[in-house]
Amino acid sequence: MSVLDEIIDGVRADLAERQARVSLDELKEAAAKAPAAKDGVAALKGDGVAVICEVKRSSPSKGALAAIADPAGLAADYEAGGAAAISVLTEQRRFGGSLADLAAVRARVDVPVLRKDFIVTAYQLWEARAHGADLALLIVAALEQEALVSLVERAESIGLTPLVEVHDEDEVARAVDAGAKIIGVNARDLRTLQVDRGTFARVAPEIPGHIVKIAESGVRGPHDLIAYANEGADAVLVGESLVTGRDPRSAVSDLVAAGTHPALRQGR
Ligand SMILES: O=C(O)c1ccccc1NCC(=O)[C@H](O)[C@H](O)COP(=O)(O)O
Repeated sequence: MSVLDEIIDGVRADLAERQARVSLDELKEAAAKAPAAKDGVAALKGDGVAVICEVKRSSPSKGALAAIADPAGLAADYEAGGAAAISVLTEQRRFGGSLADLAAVRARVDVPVLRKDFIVTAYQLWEARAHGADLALLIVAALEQEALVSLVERAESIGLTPLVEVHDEDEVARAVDAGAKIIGVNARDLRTLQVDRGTFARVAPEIPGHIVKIAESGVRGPHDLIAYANEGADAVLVGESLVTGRDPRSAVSDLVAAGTHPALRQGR
């Protein structure tokens, strides 16, 4: 069984437990009361390279990364450093996240918030909206095409912007067919968990120009952002280096400065 399959097995078990506690109608009521969703595409497509900063306690590849007692405080630091959006890992077993983290972050920041999880049912999209998310991750490798198309449509119909994650050219074709407006190329191979920063340069040219392109994983600092930008990234998604660093606010600010530097803009 692949790591992705193992993660999704756990996600389904936790989901069944939540579904037994909270009905879909209750979630829909909560979603109706949530603040209106912010435009994820507009937030990520600007002049410079947008920086999406992740709240990430642990990971299957590295184990424990950071305790993060105050996820909202961390998100506020990210926002103060210039983050264009905040990614909140809500998967509990492998990443130590929760929907409570998502709600806490939403209540603290103004920038759009992404629910980063292993979404396999519409129920999880309603959960995302009910807890204030503006964007939701859909991983092509985790979904049959029919399910992907249906989840993209459902996400948009309830105000969420889907961020469709791919790992290779075939998955780009599937994401485009499903109507993705934002595609994230994840450099982390979900079978080996190794990060290959060359993935974006290989895969991104297959993504049509009108679609927002995000380079996900493996950003250690401004030099990686600049490399991804020169390969056509509109945004980068950064987790580990921020949560393990000493000063997340200034680390984000350094990334944002690199992503908005006039020399970089001229080359794009
Ligand atoms: O991070 C992992 O080990 C991982 C393993 C399996 C599936 C997903 C995983 N991570 C989720 C992410 O996509 C990253 O958290 C995100 O791109 C940030 O990456 P990084 O900056 O390298 O922490």
